[in-house]
Amino acid sequence: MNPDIVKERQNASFDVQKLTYILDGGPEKTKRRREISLVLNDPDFDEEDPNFLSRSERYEQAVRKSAQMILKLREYGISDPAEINCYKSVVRGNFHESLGLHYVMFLPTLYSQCDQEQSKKWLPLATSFEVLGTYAQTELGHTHLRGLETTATFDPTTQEFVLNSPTVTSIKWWPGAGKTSNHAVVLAQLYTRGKCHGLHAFIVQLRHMDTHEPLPILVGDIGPKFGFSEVDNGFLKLDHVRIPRENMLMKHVEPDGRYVKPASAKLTYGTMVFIRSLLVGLSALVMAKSCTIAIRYSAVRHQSEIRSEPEPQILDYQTQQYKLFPLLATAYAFSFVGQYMTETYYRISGDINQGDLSELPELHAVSAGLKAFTTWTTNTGIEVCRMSCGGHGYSRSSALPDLYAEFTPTCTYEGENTVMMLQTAYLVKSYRQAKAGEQLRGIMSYLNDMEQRHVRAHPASARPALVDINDLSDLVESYKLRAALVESAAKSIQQELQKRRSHEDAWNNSAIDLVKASDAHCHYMVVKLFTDKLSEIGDPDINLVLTTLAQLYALHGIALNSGDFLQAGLLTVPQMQQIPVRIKELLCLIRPNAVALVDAFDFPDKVLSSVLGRYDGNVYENLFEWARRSPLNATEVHESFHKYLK
Ligand SMILES: CCCCCCCCCC/C=C\CCCC(=O)SCCNC(=O)CCNC(=O)[C@H](O)C(C)(C)COP(=O)(O)OP(=O)(O)OC[C@H]1O[C@@H](n2cnc3c(N)ncnc32)[C@H](O)[C@@H]1OP(=O)(O)O
Ligand SMILES: Cc1cc2nc3c(=O)[nH]c(=O)nc-3n(C[C@H](O)[C@H](O)[C@H](O)COP(=O)(O)OP(=O)(O)OC[C@H]3O[C@@H](n4cnc5c(N)ncnc54)[C@H](O)[C@@H]3O)c2cc1C
Repeated sequence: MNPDIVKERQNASFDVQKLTYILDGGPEKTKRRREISLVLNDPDFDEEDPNFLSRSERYEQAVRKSAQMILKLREYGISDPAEINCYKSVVRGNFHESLGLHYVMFLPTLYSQCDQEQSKKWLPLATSFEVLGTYAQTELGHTHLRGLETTATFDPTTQEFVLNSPTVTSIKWWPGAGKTSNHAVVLAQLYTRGKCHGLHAFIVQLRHMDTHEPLPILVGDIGPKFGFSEVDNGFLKLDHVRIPRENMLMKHVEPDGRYVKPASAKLTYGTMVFIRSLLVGLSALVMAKSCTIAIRYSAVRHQSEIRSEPEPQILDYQTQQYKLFPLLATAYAFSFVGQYMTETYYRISGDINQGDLSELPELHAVSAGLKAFTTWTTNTGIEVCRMSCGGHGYSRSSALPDLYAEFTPTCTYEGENTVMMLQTAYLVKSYRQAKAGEQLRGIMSYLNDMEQRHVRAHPASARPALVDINDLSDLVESYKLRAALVESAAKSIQQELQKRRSHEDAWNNSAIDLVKASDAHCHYMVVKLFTDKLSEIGDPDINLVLTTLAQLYALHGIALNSGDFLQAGLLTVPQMQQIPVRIKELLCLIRPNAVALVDAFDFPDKVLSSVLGRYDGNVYENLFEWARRSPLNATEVHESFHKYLK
């Protein structure tokens, strides 16, 4: 064990194990997660570092691992969805798998949209993996749902739907598992009796069940990408492909072609809401991994000098702390927000299953906004962590390049982030309702007292300062008032309308304000949820260290967005000047606990897969060892010498 890292652990002021329990949701859950993690010792999961393999080898290795995972899940009798998720995220490490979409989109779509008869037919096939599914929605030319071109036309004479991609732009593009899957949930515009009824989901068989040969359908892999090398993102062109009427999910077409309206057309989009909710938790996980790597490495790396003494640990440099500790605070904040998002998703979808759709718009808005907010922040954060590791952060052995390449598409898939932030219609609607005197409930209730607060551009000197920067509840309050930026967005729309612009143009001309309002709303939610969580934590040592992190998270956010807070008169200029001073104090308070705080995330070394983030801190000898395994070192003289240089 590296002596620096040993010393760091001795300095901790709290019980790391107890903090792990809080993050997992209780000691039982930690115990179970650790039991599941023992699978990492299984030699069947031994594999070559994917960084040393070609794309085709990576795909093959990933498929082998996926198949092994399925067999082991059966062998160990793991069937609880949360446990399957935990098991898979342990085994998968930092990479995705081509069968991932079967689990996260195909199966959930079947569970939520099959009727009884369909469940009886499809679920046994899909849960036994005879049917391997993908989710084919996006097209070469479009992702906007109303703009999708693939059609499903009902033919009452044969009781079939005819699926067709009429143009190049209508070819399905990006769905994972182009080579792996034999079925797809295809999203297509439904036509019956000559009328279009919008987007609906259909189960389409793509390949022969025994030979895996494609049916008369063009299907394949779209080629190498920025990352996702294990995943065969695919294309799919349907040329008048016929499927039985029973393959339409939720069965909205009667045998005579009559269309039966669903309770809400948006239920078809349910799987996206599910994944967006999951991505909040994934952001927390990846932020936590990146911080673990960068902070452990910074504790063992020594460089240059502060005083004329031996080289200090780079974690002692104030600038290094300023790079990493706000991200550490973010990882904790997002962990609690991830827990909230999962609970909220299951609570509201439970109500939806009982026929109560009243909270569906809020679930959509919150999951879309928090997905965008947390993935954007994490995306930037991983890169900061990588750079904070200097040159070694650029080596694939650090895992940080892979974490970035695998994570960055979360800002794009399941709804491009700007587009998701623009789903703020809900915020603007709520604002208008509150302004009309309606009492809002839940997370939007802060808009109720807007009329009294009138948060908008004012000279700071004209307002009393509301905030004690050392008081977390005051900071939450000021984020809440800043979130009232939605007022500016609503006003911008109003002004545009007054210029006789159409509603659509008024919306587009206010889009920057709308995205800002959405961002401020999400930021408020994160600060509030982090602060609320503190009241549940009884252990005084842990409460103290997490309060320090929450303060850092809140103040750092204010420093980054100081213009908003000053403009709204929520803080005075002298207070704004105090914030960097307080931030520096908080960095010093966090410093002795930094390694313990990342240890509490409890990532086994095999899950981190990072030489820099090793628990024992023995970085250098293992970097050397890793490099020697590079395929270029397989021979002392590379064949290129004989071919070209000699
Ligand atoms: C630790 C956990 C690990 C978990 C790991 C998970 C990792 C996953 C790895 C998998 C890898 C990759 C998977 C990627 C899969 C995909 O990307 S699938 C494709 C996803 N595509 C999209 O997301 C498309 C984005 N676009 C849209 O959703 C819509 O076009 C958009 C919402 C932008 C607009 O919707 P439209 O219906 O076309 O248009 P509008 O008329 O504007 O909307 C009408 C009203 O409906 C409301 N709405 C929209 N969506 C929903 C919804 N989902 N639920 C409820 N309500 C919705 C919208 O707000 C409008 O409301 P209003 O009329 O204003 O009241
Ligand atoms: C790794 C990966 C895996 C994927 N897996 C799947 C899958 O399994 N199944 C599937 O169906 N799809 C999948 N996708 C596709 C993914 O869902 C889409 O790429 C995503 O929804 C974004 O759509 P787009 O690519 O059309 O981007 P675009 O919408 O074309 O975005 C391009 C730019 O235009 C801007 N823009 C677009 N519309 C607006 C607007 N209304 N207002 C303001 N700005 C706008 C965006 O902000 C962005 O800057 C995957 C994508 C990736 C990268």
